[in-house]
Amino acid sequence: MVKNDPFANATKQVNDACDVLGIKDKGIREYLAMPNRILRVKIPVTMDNGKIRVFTGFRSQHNNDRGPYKGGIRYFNPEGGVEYMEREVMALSSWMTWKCAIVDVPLGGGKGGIYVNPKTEKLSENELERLTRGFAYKISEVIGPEKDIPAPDVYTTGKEMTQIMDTFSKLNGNKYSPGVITGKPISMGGSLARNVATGLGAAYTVREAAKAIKLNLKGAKVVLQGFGNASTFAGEYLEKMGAKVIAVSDSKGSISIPKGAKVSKIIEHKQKKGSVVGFPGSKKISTEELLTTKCDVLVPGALENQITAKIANKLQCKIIAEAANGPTLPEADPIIYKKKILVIPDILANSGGVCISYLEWVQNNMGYYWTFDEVANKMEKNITKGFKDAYALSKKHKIDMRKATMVLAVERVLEAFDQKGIWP
Ligand SMILES: NC(=O)C1=CN([C@@H]2O[C@H](COP(=O)(O)OP(=O)(O)OC[C@H]3O[C@@H](n4cnc5c(N)ncnc54)[C@H](O)[C@@H]3O)[C@@H](O)[C@H]2O)C=CC1
Ligand SMILES: O=C(O)CCC(=O)C(=O)O
Repeated sequence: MVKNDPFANATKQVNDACDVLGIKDKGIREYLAMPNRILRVKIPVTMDNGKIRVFTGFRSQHNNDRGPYKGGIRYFNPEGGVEYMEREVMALSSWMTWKCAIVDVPLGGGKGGIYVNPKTEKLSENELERLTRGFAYKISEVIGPEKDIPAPDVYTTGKEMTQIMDTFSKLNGNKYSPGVITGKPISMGGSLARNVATGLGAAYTVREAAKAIKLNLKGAKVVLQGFGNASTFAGEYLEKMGAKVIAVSDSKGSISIPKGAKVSKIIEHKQKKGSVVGFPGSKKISTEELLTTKCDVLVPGALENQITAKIANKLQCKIIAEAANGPTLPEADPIIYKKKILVIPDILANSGGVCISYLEWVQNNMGYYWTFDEVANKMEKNITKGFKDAYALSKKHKIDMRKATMVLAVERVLEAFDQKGIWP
């Protein structure tokens, strides 16, 4: 048993959706909840000092009824250890299934990672490359452009995506296979706008949510938890819509900037000092203070299990845009709903990333590339439709947005499952 088991949370969300849909059949519920396959691999790496270190990696393939498995690869060392990480990737792969369904991209759900923290463990570039290629080798049998297409996630970047693509191509008789992975640099067959996609998509969903509750984004106050790919671009695009960032955090701490600050200035500071902490004019605060800051839009954009019941009771925001996966515990959802805070659940708020990953894969498959605007506009259509569908359903059935998005997503996956049936 792991504490705060994310897979138990993901399963609860599936069951909640089944309750709304009147699905009582235990077999169907189990089919929807459980991953199709979980691969756990041992990755031996020769470290720079000549010693061998063995790492553990995972790939969880949740559901491929609507298309090939799709989802990121993270390099992280969650507090609960390797066993927690296995449950974490299982949950994350489940959320990928529902995410692809709610924004209607024809892909399924997968997720993977290695239990390692490249930042705090200070692996050299060579060690990291050997680890990445070793992992790619170990999962090479289960991934592929028509099977399972990984992407970046926490502490992985275009560099690791390139190394995985290159390893996979070499293992397949040097067949150029850009479609095996997304989030690649542009020079490696990546898509324009993928780098900003998760944050941009989150900003689009906030714009729709703000319209729905008649909140003017001009001058709206934004709090960002995490200061990586998802949250910085969410902050930058919200800024472009007129909002102002007044508190941020990273793994080293949280700060409040009462007067607000340009995201680009905070990025500059982090690049120089290694953290957002110490930003001129800011005050160090606790994680709880960050999350419960009085603001208009709270963007939890780092890790799961951040908004507990205790935090939920103290929240002072109008919209929560879950740029991270699984930031809210199930115990907090009813409290937040009662407080009339509009939650844009993770599977919708951060789906811009997978939307543009899908478009990257499409471009790789056809060998023809679109402009930034073409890609961003396609994503905007999918994500705003996803928001509107879910919002309408939440109002119709008087359910929270998490249940509403899950209901729509589960329905779409079940439709595909019903068409195919079980074989053999
Ligand atoms: N990169 C992508 O395209 C997508 C990412 N996501 C989700 O967004 C979240 C963040 O991922 P990325 O931005 O890609 O990762 P990243 O590696 O670019 O950034 C992670 C950030 O989280 C911060 N962080 C780590 N531990 C923290 C803690 N305890 N408190 C506060 N901040 C902490 C780090 O300092 C860093 O700023 C994850 O939940 C990920 O699954 C979701 C969809 C797509
Ligand atoms: O871009 C992708 O394929 C998936 C990104 C991801 O891991 C996520 O949306 O959580």
